Amino acid sequence: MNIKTSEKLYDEALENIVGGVNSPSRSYAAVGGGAPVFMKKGKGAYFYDEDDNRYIDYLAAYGPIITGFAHPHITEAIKKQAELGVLYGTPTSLESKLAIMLKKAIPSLAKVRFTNSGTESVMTTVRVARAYTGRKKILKFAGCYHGHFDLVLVAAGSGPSTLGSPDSAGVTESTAHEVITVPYNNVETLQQAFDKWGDDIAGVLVEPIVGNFGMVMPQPGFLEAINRIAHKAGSVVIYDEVITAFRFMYGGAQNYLGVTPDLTAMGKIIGGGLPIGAYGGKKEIMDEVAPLGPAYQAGTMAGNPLSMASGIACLEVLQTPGIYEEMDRLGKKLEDGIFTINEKYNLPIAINRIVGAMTLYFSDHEVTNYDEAKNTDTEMFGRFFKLMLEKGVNLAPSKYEAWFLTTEHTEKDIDDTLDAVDYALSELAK
Ligand SMILES: Cc1ncc(COP(=O)(O)O)c(C=O)c1O
Ligand SMILES: N[C@H](C=O)CCC(=O)O
Repeated sequence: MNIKTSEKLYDEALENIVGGVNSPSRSYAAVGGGAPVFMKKGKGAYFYDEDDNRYIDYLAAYGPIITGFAHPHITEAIKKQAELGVLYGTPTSLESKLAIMLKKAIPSLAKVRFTNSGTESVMTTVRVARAYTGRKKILKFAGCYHGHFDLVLVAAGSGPSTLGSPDSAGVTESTAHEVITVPYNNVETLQQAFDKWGDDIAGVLVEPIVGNFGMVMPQPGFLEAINRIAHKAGSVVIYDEVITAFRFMYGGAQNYLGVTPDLTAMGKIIGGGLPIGAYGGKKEIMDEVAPLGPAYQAGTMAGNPLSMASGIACLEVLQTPGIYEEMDRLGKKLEDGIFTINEKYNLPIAINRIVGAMTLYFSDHEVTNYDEAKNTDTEMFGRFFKLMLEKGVNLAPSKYEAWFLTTEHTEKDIDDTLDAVDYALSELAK
């Protein structure tokens, strides 16, 4: 495959943009290095690089692009709003419209507030939980990624793990001391942490279904135990649904699993591909937020009309009957197909799939927590990634990320992807 233009553009980017990328996850450092492919356009389930190579895409821009690239309904909504002005710095009816859609879909959101990113949303839920409880400490789970503010860059998954810096430089020791980290899916250590620090813990922050050391389901009773233990100690339960909101169904992972948090942070899909974040939850907790309460959160770009219009249009598309069922059906076909192909090669493969999101680990054991994800074969994943790319299938360049299906993937795309998998596994088995 000729990627000469990408290589040239990468050299230029390296000169001008730190590391050549605007988010570390986009570098190919974790898959053996080299120039990342530079995309110039996308349509449906495909995008095209600067050398006109076509790829079936499963990156979905790390989750937001659930309706594929340049979906006509979303594109039209963005164009229409752009002609009316992209930013006013005043309230608009679009903000309430999207807020009402979120509240209807996720009943635990008594009130919401929009931000510009997942990071901002999670960061504010932490501040609000602290304001509400008058406590300092936050408990999080190893390998869960919650954005890039200081407090959560301790034992973070996704990009930080990929680059081998789970505890970022620049995060002070005093900040790190405010975070307690315990393993995901382990009630015993959670209880031990609460036995020791319960009176100081403002909130428990969790990805209800993990998306950042691969897709990992909570074991039965785990989220219920978080609620029980945290509430008994007077702590707030915060779900980070930045990846999971509207990923598995029209609603959050909380609807999918039938467990309810106090606060929820969102992002990605709810903006239809434009920058967005949102957080919300119980009225008495949300009323801590300025201008009603003392917890300050603001933003020049927050609730901007373009992201609101795009988010509304995206959720309208996601209301189409049967689309999550179709992503589930195609996801199962992909998962089953990989296992069937691997009967020829007998490589160590484990797959975690939830509806249209899955992770393939090179591992002979199931992955239920961060340590198990870390112990999967990094080098083999890196080679697999490159072989798939060579055959025109784009995955996230890290063993800790997910493959995301969109509403635009077809049966034929899955068949073509499985042909690429067959090629890649045959090469790995040599
Ligand atoms: C679960 C989770 N929380 C928070 C974030 C941060 O969101 P953003 O990148 O929009 O700041 C991400 C992804 O980046 C995420 O996957
Ligand atoms: N896994 C991260 C978020 O979900 C990747 C996005 C990024 O940080 O670039």
